[in-house]
Amino acid sequence: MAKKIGVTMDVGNDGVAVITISNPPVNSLASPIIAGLKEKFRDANQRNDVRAIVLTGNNGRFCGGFDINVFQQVHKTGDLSVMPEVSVDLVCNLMEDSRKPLVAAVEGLALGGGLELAMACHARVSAPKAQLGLPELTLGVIPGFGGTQRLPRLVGLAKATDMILLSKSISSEEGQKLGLIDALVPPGELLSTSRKWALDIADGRKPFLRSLHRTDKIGSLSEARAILKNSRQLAKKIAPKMPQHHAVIEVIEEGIVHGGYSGVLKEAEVFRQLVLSDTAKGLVHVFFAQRATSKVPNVTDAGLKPRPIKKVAVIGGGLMGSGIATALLLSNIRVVLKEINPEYLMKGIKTVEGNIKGLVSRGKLTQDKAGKALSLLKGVLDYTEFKDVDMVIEAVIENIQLKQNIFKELEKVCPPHCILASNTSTIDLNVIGEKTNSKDRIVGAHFFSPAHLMTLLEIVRSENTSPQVILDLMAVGKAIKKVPVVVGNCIGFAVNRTFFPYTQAAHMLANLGVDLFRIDSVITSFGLPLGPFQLGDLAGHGIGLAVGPIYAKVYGDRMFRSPLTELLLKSGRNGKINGRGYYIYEKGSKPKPDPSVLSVVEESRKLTNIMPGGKPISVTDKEIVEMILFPVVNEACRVLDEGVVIRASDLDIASVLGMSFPSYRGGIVFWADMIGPKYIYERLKEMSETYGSFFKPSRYLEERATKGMPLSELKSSRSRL
Ligand SMILES: CCC/C=C/C(=O)SCCNC(=O)CCNC(=O)[C@H](O)C(C)(C)COP(=O)([O-])OP(=O)([O-])OC[C@H]1O[C@@H](n2cnc3c(N)ncnc32)[C@H](O)[C@@H]1OP(=O)([O-])[O-]
Repeated sequence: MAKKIGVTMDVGNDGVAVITISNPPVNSLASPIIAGLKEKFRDANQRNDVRAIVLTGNNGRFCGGFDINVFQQVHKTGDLSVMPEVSVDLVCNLMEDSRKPLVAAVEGLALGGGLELAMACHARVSAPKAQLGLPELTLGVIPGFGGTQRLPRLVGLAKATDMILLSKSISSEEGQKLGLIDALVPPGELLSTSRKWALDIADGRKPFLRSLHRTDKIGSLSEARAILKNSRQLAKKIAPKMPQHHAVIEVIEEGIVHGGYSGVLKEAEVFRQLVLSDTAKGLVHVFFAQRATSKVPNVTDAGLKPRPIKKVAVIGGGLMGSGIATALLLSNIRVVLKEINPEYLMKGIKTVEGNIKGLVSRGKLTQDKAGKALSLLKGVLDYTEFKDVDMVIEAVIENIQLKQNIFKELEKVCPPHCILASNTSTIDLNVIGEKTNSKDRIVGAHFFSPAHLMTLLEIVRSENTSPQVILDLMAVGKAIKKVPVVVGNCIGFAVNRTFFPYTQAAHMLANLGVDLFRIDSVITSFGLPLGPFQLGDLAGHGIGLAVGPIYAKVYGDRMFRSPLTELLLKSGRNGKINGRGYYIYEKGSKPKPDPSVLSVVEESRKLTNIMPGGKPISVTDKEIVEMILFPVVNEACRVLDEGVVIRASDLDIASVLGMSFPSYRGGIVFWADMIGPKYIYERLKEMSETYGSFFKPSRYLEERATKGMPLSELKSSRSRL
């Protein structure tokens, strides 16, 4: 069925014109909608039979904001002329300054440009539980339809800066308390109350308030300056590298000092600068890339429906298992947690309790919800409870034989519809399911640690996994607030495989004489939250040592064999787990670089003996970034070439959510394409000539570089999915 896009106007006998935005699914402000709004407001202002106006959205949603596709179009062409003139022309002149009263009838959501339109109305009536917010900063821009000026005037400066900087939505209930919403009514009464409100304004029974002209909530200049000082500190803390967070405060200040209209003009000017920034390009890409992950060919378009998953068994109560159990419980899914003895089981349950209590103490969960979640957990030592589970997630140690035996057993004790998932991060699914006859229901559910907090869920399918099972796991993933990304089966899957050269390259640099703490600091300045050495400390070096040989078996031709991890463990350093790694970990304080680890690094350098002429190499910070991250891009190319992901943007999302690659750089492939495959290829070639085959450019990268094609453009024939 064709989507009904447009703006309608119905004038009732009461003299109220109801203007309705219709652009499914979220009534975004696409160019025809904006043109339609202008036309209808002009019309309503001119018609003698219209005394007042109500603005609303179709299908229970007011408006999800400006059409983000237009930003993408601007990014592709660099042409700003496709951005319609809205802020002054429509919002100030035709709406706020209209002589006829205008009331917003809000339902579902009013976000970004949607809330900005509502704030230009002379009153706002809302249904309960509507989502209200200005999330533009998450897209690398600032509000551009006057939101930076009107929100502070409606809810007060401190609350407005908080909502804008943190892109935090509020409910219509909170909005009413703050003065953003004038009346809260049941959905069935939304239009009738809004009409009446508009007529009450027209007849002088209610005040005719223009948000931009209000000053009552702004306070004195000195009070405003004190609030903005705090906002600047907040921006510095939460988004030191984001230009939009700093720019928006300047724009708000302009309006405080020189008046709302000046603020609106400055907002438009700054918006136009920011929309072309690399940050906006990266973040807008991430917005669409994340949504694209829910489209899986032959799965989500196959006419299948996800089956209900009500009870899940988790095998293994270690860090991963208890984190997975926590995530399921928090979404009201019953969990059976299985361990091999009472001691381990108690430990697992305590970890789940600790996870949930942690959320309560950080104010992220109410005591009531915590109690409800924990009541859904049952610890067991045998398989009796498995007879009616809908899904099992195995999360035991990475031991092939152990996993094979577990899956063989599961086949016997679980009902035939039950999904058999493994949380393995490395082992081939075909190997795990080798001893079963249930290969179609075996799937990888690779969570990232801590599983109740990290949002990525890598769903790994083998060539035998059925589309129904993949769809079911995608639905569970969404229910537990994860972003599921479906990937193909290979050692390390998409994320760990792409990033295995990350640590290796860092080890090579350290062995070439570069200071390891400098490497970490350069990488964190680039935007990753942890440098490779601190990340190793966090994961525990034992893990690195255990999975190393598995990678070496298949990717041995491009591995740098570093003795550093082994030496580190020999010297009693296993990372954060035992308080010592490259850094020292003490309770209550930040990790401190440990200078005494340098003797271990020295020992490693002696063994590898790769420093040219025995002397440390000299590299710039830029070269460090390239030597660490270009090999990652190179492996990403192989992942793309082998069809491990459906589309390149899936790898972008996986890198952002699984490895915390900076979202404002758009993900690993997007970033590489911004730099250009040719440059990366040439640099890797130089590095491989100087430092060896670890850096040798892949065939895929070479091909893209020579043909001048972006890495993100896939050939469809190679897919493993
Ligand atoms: C000068 C300019 C000043 C103004 C700036 C702004 O307003 S900036 C904007 C400020 N606004 C925001 O930042 C809000 C951004 N949007 C959201 O946060 C969420 O989409 C939601 C909460 C509105 C709905 O969540 P949900 O889980 O129910 O659904 P979902 O997330 O899966 O989306 C469903 C489909 O709708 C699509 N789509 C959605 N919004 C837009 C849009 N604005 N545009 C275009 N498309 C949009 C989305 O791509 C997806 O398409 P697909 O893949 O099916 O083809």
